[in-house]
Amino acid sequence: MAKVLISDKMDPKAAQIFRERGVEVDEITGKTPDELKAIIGQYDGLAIRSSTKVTKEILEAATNLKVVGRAGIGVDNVDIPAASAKGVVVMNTPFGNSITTAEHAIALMFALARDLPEADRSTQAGKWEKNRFMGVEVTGKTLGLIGAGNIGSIVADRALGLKMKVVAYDPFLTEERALELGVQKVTLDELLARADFITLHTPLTDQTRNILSAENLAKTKKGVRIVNCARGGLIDEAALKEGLDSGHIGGAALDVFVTEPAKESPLFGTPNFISTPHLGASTTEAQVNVAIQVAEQMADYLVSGGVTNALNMPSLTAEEAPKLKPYMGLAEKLGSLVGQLAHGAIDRVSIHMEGAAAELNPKPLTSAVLKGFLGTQTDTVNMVNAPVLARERGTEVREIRTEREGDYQTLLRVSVRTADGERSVSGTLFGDQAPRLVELFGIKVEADLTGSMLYVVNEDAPGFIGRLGTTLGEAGVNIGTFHLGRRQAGGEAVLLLSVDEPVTADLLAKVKTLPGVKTAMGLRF
Ligand SMILES: NC(=O)C1=CN([C@@H]2O[C@H](COP(=O)(O)OP(=O)(O)OC[C@H]3O[C@@H](n4cnc5c(N)ncnc54)[C@H](O)[C@@H]3O)[C@@H](O)[C@H]2O)C=CC1
Ligand SMILES: O=C(O)CCC(=O)C(=O)O
Repeated sequence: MAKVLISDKMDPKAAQIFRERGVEVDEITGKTPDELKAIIGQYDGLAIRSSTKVTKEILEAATNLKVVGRAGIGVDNVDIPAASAKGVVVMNTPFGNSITTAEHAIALMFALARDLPEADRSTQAGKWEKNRFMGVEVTGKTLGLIGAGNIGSIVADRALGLKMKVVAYDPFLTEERALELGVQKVTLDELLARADFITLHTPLTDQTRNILSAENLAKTKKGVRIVNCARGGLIDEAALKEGLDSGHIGGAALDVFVTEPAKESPLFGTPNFISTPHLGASTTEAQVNVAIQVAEQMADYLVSGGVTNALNMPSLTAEEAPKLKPYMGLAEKLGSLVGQLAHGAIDRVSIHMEGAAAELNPKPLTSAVLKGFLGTQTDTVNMVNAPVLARERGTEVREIRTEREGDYQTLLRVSVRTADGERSVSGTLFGDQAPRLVELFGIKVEADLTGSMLYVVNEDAPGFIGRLGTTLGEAGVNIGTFHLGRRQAGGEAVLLLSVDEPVTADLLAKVKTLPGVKTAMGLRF
């Protein structure tokens, strides 16, 4: 039975779903990194929000871990490259808290427009300072949206409903989408110059870090009010403080900080500054949504291999997973076969899917081919990191789908390009869903790719098979299965034998001395 640890406060629905799906679950929150390291080895899954930091050190101790599920959007608390290297799938719940976070941004915008927190403090202190608080309307004002993804789009929709004009800076926003959202796509400089309010909705990346730097803050309209419900680090906090102190910035509301929890900050106590403790996603509705979603996604993966919303692996529905499983076995074996047989640098791997195979989700098949292929070069490859490793090694990967059937109702062909040209191997699934090789470098040969195998290329001539059998017999090697193919009579022939013991260098040396042998190699599957 798979076992999951919920290490951050999460709606009880998450634990309930894990149990209903037959997954054992422990809820242990508030652990220090060392305490988490000490227990993480027991778990197959780790469900988190933003408090748990899934670092390389934690992942190293997580010897059984298969999946990290983030009940939320941002995964900057997870070392994704380290997780990928270990074959741990990282999932998030990209939509469950979007409305809630967008509403928080709008709430903070209003709070700034009418100085609500300070007005509340003053009134409850018995001051009744009616003349002190003079706000601004948002109607007719320009909202500058930095980042127009899921949350940014909802903010835009709500702002348009409030009769604001919305300008958006997002390099990945198309003109069509901007039109659909009813926003005007602008450059960052234009946004800074025009916006009365600015709200940020991007992840924290190398490109977005300090997107509101001192220099950019200086380009804003005097009196601009700024909201950040995305990530600390998008705004230069020291420059923001200066801007508020000088009066250039009319107000700022931060839900997120460079260092969290933000127990102290030079910004605290600054007039026109409002803060909340990373509450963007904190509504009952959002927390129920993300808890249900993360538990269902993680249980799907642990119980049936379905992959949804993974950041380091292609998606695979729970219905697709059983159908794809035998194909993935075939894909991995074919990848491994070309990896073992092809010589020299390979700059391209092509995966052809024909007939029924062409109707399947190609991404998991590609990952499986690459896992098999790269597994002949490194021990650290897995389904999760295989595409990344291939890219890092400069190997181009192509997927080609042909729906028409050839000789087989379903076929996978893996071709590799080396300095000597393109070479391919093909396989199919037989009735019992067993993976079977059907073509090797242009020669028709049927074989199960299992265990230890001996691969021999020889000149097709009478008596050769007998001599090979005698050599193996004399070496005490028992033949399990025997597969033979040839281009034409008297031409080049290929032999694939499964043998009960690993093929030793000694045996290969003997086979190579047989007349007519061109190549002899041991293979392992
Ligand atoms: N305060 C809170 O509790 C919460 C905060 N968040 C944060 O909000 C962020 C946004 O969430 P979503 O809208 O769901 O993400 P999303 O991925 O749907 O949208 C992000 C947008 O940022 C844009 N973007 C990327 N690089 C950019 C750049 N250099 N300049 C301008 N735009 C850029 C992308 O094109 C995309 O449209 C998340 O990354 C997360 O960190 C999310 C949920 C709750
Ligand atoms: O779980 C939370 O409260 C934080 C949510 C968040 O920041 C996110 O989903 O990116």
